[in-house]
Amino acid sequence: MRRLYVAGNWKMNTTRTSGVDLATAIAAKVPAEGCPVDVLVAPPFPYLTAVSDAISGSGVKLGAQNAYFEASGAFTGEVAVDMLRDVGCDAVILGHSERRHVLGETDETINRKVLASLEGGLPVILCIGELLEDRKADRTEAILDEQLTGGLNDVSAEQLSEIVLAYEPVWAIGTGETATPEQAQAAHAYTRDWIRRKYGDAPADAIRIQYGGSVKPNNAAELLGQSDVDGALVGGASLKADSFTAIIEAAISVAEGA
Ligand SMILES: O=C[C@H](O)COP(=O)(O)O
Repeated sequence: MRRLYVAGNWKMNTTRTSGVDLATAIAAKVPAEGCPVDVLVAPPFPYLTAVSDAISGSGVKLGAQNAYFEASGAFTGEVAVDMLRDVGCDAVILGHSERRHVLGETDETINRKVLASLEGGLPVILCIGELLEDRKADRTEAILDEQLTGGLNDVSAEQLSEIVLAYEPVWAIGTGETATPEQAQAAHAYTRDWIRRKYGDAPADAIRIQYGGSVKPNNAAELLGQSDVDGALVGGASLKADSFTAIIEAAISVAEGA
């Protein structure tokens, strides 16, 4: 079984103080050694350093929510991969649906960010997922094809080992409407098959695919119990220590029961 990976995407939430308190509470539940699942928190850029300090000595990893593809220069408002590494980031989330659909990122831009992150030594969580209108029009697989083809363009099999995919049906994000375990499993299996066709068996069997979209303590275990669901990318429920640690505990139970 692949090692489960639970990530909390804080989006544009928390203050410095509440973020540090949240990170401290999560870190208390995730020891540096011996935790059977991977855990990451991705705070807003201004709080990365404070959160890094708060999780220091624990097993919690630090993530960024975006990165730019250029290394330095006149790119007002952007943040380079090296800067993220410099403040202790272990990974970066790229291609999130809010970056695609609210902030206008294209597969081409996302791919440039993926390549820059991998070349800069920063592992990537690459998000993919269809809109409700795509699902209703039976275009879920076509959208996954398009986003995987675009996002992974020029990514080698070796580089793929530094990528985690996150399937996030946009209609389930922040809506309280979760994909059923069967819907999640079907999309994850399709995604893994896509990886198998492009990269072969070993990369397909190894790559982890998180599910995101209204993951909560009461649905986490069932989603994580699906054979191709290897973790969760959690938004709203990652903002409360109780709910996020309950999701981590659900993942630990699934891992230990496997
Ligand atoms: O990155 C996280 C996802 O957008 C899921 O957010 P959510 O758990 O609030 O639905």
